[in-house]
Amino acid sequence: MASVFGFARRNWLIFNPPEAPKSAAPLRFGILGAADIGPMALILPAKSHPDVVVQTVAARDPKKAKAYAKKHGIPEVSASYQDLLDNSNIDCVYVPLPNGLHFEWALRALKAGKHVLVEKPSVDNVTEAEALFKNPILSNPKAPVLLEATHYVFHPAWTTFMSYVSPADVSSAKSALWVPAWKFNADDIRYQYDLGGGALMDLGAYTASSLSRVFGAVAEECEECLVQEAPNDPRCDRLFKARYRFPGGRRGEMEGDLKAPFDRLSPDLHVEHKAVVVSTADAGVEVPDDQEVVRVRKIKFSNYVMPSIFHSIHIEDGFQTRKIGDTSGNIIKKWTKSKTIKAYAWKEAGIDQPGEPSWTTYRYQLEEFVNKVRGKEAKQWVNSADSINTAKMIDMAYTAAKLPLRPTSKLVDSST
Ligand SMILES: NC(=O)C1=CN([C@@H]2O[C@H](COP(=O)(O)OP(=O)(O)OC[C@H]3O[C@@H](n4cnc5c(N)ncnc54)[C@H](OP(=O)(O)O)[C@@H]3O)[C@@H](O)[C@H]2O)C=CC1
Ligand SMILES: O=C1OC[C@@H](O)[C@H](O)[C@H]1O
Repeated sequence: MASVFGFARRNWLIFNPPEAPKSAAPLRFGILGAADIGPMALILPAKSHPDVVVQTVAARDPKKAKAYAKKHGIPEVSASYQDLLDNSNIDCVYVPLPNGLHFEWALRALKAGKHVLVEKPSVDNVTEAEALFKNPILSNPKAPVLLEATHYVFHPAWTTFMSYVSPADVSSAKSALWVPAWKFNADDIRYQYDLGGGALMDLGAYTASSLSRVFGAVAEECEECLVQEAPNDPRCDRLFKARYRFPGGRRGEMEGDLKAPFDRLSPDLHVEHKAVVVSTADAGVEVPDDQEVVRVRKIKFSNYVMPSIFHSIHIEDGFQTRKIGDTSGNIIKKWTKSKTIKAYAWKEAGIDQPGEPSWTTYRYQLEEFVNKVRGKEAKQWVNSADSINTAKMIDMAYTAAKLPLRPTSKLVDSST
């Protein structure tokens, strides 16, 4: 009953966050594009952040920008994307444009001296990733902040999950993410090659980044990637199933579907570890001096992408005792211990950081983005190497699927 009440309260507050009184000189954000994701990813989270004001929005059609601003309580409208970047009152720019425009507008914003929160996937391919994330503009000591909005990483549930993962010992992992069939029309940006469309771009940005994080490495190769074509463009995938080889011959799999049936809607991440010798304290048992305890850990993280709505982290530890060093398979005793945990706020993770159970992944992300901009430590982050690795994994999968990489911006050549 308590958890039903908690679920209802949390989800109500997600859409009705308390309004925080603003600081004397809050960071002023501008949004490029009247995008659907804007309210969830920035406008609602900004309400409860004392140091953030969403000041302006620009759309290709100023009438659309005006209607969006009115609907979401944004005080100003910019005449164009460039006009927004030229506005010296704006400190930070959020880029929720189609993927194929991320590189261009993130770079333009950085060059205008703005801090940039760019939607996932940050770019169309590795060439763009290298040109953006290794751009000399970012090595300046007073460089603006650039963050790819890999929001799930910022939630306490992710940190809690990772505290049970030992990346060097992960033997296999599978990350899956589905979107219900009704959600996107055939003309959606996700199905347009020239705009950086494709399920690997849209959903793969999550599945690929989560695999890199649990293995603690980028894949060496995508061994196989099966795809189904998007409605109107055979260069765009609507569904993918990819298998990667990670360092040490370990296997990572991912799948995503932009038109999934109703019974497959929870994004799940499964991780298996190789057998490792653990201390008797870790195993919670005493064993004779000539014996050791071996553990095989399996974890299932349900709803890892949107954990604020609901999530669960199920940990199953299989233990065996054996004579020290005996790898012949002679088991003296075996048993299993399992538990299911959750963490909606840092307190539940035993960590002292700001947060509320109703904070979404996007709100936690905004907290750390602002910390970085203000020169404070960000405890969770997505760095340049992380973003480049995600682009590498997506490119590898397109190559294995025999689909073209998403197009490179013409501005790459003149980007430095
Ligand atoms: N973090 C998350 O949970 C989510 C992230 N996303 C990401 O956010 C981005 C936007 O997605 P979403 O909000 O669903 O998309 P929308 O189609 O709603 O928004 C895209 C915006 O891009 C602008 N735009 C500029 N040029 C074009 C063009 N040629 N064709 C179409 N639109 C154009 C439009 O702005 P204008 O108003 O100027 O016309 C539009 O508002 C994507 O990168 C996506 O991956 C999406 C959903 C969830
Ligand atoms: O980022 C996203 O997350 C949720 C999905 O519904 C959506 O396709 C995607 O863009």
